[in-house]
Amino acid sequence: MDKLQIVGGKRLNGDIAVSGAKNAALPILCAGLLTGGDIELSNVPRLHDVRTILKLLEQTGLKVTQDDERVTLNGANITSLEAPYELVKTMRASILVLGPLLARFGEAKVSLPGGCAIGSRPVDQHIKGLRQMGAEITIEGGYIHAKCAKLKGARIHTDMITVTGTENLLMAATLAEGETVLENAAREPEVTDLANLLVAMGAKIEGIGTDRLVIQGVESLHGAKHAVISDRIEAATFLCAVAATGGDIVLKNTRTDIFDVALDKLREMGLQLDVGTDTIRARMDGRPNPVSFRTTEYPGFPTDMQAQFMAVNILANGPSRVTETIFENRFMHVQEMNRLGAQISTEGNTAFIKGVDRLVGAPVMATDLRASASLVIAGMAAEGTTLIDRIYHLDRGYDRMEVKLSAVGADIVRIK
Ligand SMILES: CC(=O)N[C@H]1[C@@H](OP(=O)(O)OP(=O)(O)OC[C@H]2O[C@@H](n3ccc(=O)[nH]c3=O)[C@H](O)[C@@H]2O)O[C@H](CO)[C@@H](O)[C@@H]1O
Ligand SMILES: C=C(OP(=O)(O)O)C(=O)O
Repeated sequence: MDKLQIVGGKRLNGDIAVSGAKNAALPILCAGLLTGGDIELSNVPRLHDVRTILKLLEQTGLKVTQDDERVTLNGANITSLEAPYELVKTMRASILVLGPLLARFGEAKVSLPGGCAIGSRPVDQHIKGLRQMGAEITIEGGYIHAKCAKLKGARIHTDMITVTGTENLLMAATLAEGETVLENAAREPEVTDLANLLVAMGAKIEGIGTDRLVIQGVESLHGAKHAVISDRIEAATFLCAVAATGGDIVLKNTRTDIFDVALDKLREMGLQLDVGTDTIRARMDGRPNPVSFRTTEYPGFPTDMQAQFMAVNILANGPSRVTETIFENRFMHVQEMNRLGAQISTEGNTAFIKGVDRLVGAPVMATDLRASASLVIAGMAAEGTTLIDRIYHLDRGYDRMEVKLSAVGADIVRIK
């Protein structure tokens, strides 16, 4: 199992190119199932999760042609409507094939995703919405089996805001008969990116970017070209890294209009930001200021940035408080950070961080994707050597993070 070895205390200097967003690429690749036309995608990140979804899609008969960050999909010859347990168990986002397969072929059999380290993560809202559109759904032997000759438009109000739930129902609605209204829809930029691709494929969607999506179903969709939106979580991770270590970096291929809350919090931490349209220069000297926040749905503070900001807070010149409201178990990094000398205590869904003036490297264990990224940041700020085990979590969602960070001065190597 690969590990990362980091020798901390190095300032960061130089340019980093941000990759395409994992959370946009995954639903967008599944949208390839909605048409027999060619979907030509660029800026697709080179991630383990992308390889997993492509493997799953190829298994359905979807033709995949890949040239680095360019991927072309063709769904003219789909032969299987099943997402097997072996693939779904490694990546929950596999549930995103359910809506497209059911809408286009009238049937889908998808392994029920289990919970994961950060929470139980049920998919009841995906199922509820598809049932409202007329699908007959049974759950047996660990599989969701959905059938419906033709989905029918419906007014669907999800109990809570769900990102992949909105994406699944949105994709299903594009080929349903009549009008679907998705109330309480997720407004994350990755949902908007998917909606923009669907419109390019011929879908009729109003309210893109709002919490009320109105979709007029069409008979069929056609091929399209699309560039996947830049990854705001990866970008914020690098900005947290420079806030923790100090230095001067420029992020390229980024989108600066989609993460205002995070940028404001980084400024509050003392990071000097020069924001262009697709670049961000970030400079930091001295200890960060503490920032308190609670995670909420977009446009609030993203849960996927919580751990990385905590890695900066642990070194801040004062106390802070972080409340996680989206997932019930997303503080797995706390104990690992405390092993490096951080002083964090938790009470329910709130973490209280004291702020220390030094961390000391130690062996730590990555428990989930963003926890892994936060330990990389903490390790880069710690004195001495930190060894991070189980970094397969990191590879799910970051494109060669250690290569990008060592190119700007970090001392970080992958040990096979
Ligand atoms: C591939 C992808 O895009 N993953 C993102 C997506 O995950 P994902 O789409 O799985 O997260 P959701 O937005 O669905 O989850 C939000 C909350 O709703 C609950 N819930 C959700 C659906 C449902 O049917 N029933 C239910 O109870 C979840 O357990 C969670 O507590 O959004 C999360 C919240 O921004 C991010 O952390 C993930 O990185
Ligand atoms: C939780 C995440 O992803 P996923 O929904 O794929 O588990 C994430 O990207 O931080």
